[in-house]
Amino acid sequence: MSSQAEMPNGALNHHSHIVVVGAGAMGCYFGGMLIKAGHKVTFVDVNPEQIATINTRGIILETDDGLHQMPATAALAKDVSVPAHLIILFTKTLHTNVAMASIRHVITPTTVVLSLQNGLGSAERIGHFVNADRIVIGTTLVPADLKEHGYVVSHGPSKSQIMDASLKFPAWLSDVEKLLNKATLTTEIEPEISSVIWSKVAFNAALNAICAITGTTVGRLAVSPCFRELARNVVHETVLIGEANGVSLDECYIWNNVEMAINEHPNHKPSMLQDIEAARATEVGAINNAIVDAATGVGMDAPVNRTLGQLVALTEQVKCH
Ligand SMILES: NC(=O)C1=CN([C@@H]2O[C@H](COP(=O)(O)OP(=O)(O)OC[C@H]3O[C@@H](n4cnc5c(N)ncnc54)[C@H](OP(=O)(O)O)[C@@H]3O)[C@@H](O)[C@H]2O)C=CC1
Ligand SMILES: CC(C)(CO)C(=O)C(=O)O
Repeated sequence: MSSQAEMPNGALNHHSHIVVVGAGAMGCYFGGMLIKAGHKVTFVDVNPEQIATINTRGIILETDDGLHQMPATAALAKDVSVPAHLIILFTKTLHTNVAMASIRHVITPTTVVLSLQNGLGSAERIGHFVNADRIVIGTTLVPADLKEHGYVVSHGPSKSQIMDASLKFPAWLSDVEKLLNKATLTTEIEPEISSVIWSKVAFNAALNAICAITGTTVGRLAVSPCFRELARNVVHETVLIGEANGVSLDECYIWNNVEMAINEHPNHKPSMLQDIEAARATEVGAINNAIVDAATGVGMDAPVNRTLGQLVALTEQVKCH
């Protein structure tokens, strides 16, 4: 494996050591696609069974172009010793701090940390461990369902949008974009990243929360007009709050993404629903509740998001205890 010394200025290329932190649905999908494209990837997780299965069976991806199985390496954070050129963080947002602290020893001054986690506040959380000028934030519409440990199902079109958190557009940002696109993880650089993140949080605040509460997929809910009415109210309220926080948002664009998910990803279980089914805490704190906090910060209320946040909390309590 190449050492950091062989990568002047932290340039990212085919020899880079990529550490995927969080070997769940998204981590296995992105990491698996990168291995398939020839990259050296180490998966880090806290679940010993997940680690053992990945080490023995590799990563299995079930996608529109068939079934792919790739040998892979996974470990607990403490057992990874090779410095990371790129860390791709795919834990749930509520585990970001613990995960970043556990992997601190492989972070060098040139390590880039990429987060496509849902919700608000990722750059701030990662910023406790890495300078903003080495953090890449963004969003992804990739739908990933974990069927078994290391086995991910992902169908339908998708794309990711990224930008460095310091908004300086460094040269290596294009390396990250190229690296992902070469692995057919369709990605574009989007300088208006706050708009992108707020647009995605509006989308997740509607779809993820409603699916988690009702226990079903977008495809099944979309037959009811009241689903669209509720989802529209969530998106509208979130847009007003985002704009009051100085973020420019296009409600039609967000709604088109909701319609895209209804039509193209009907059977995907949004990640919040996957959490409820696995009796895990959800990301409602970084999604609906974070929108409520952003509203409070500018003297507004967010009754629709507040109610959905409460319903998700009740659902968690019923299913997870
Ligand atoms: N799934 C999807 O379709 C999409 C998800 N996202 C976002 O991507 C992020 C990841 O989601 P997803 O892949 O679904 O989540 P998963 O729950 O499937 O995977 C997260 C993984 O991280 C592990 N983990 C927990 N704590 C740590 C830690 N301290 N160090 C290392 N690993 C840890 C979890 O283990 P354990 O289960 O034992 O806690 C789990 O294996 C979320 O922010 C989500 O909102 C975005 C777009 C689509
Ligand atoms: C795949 C997508 C876009 C659908 O809600 C998502 O963000 C999630 O599952 O969390």
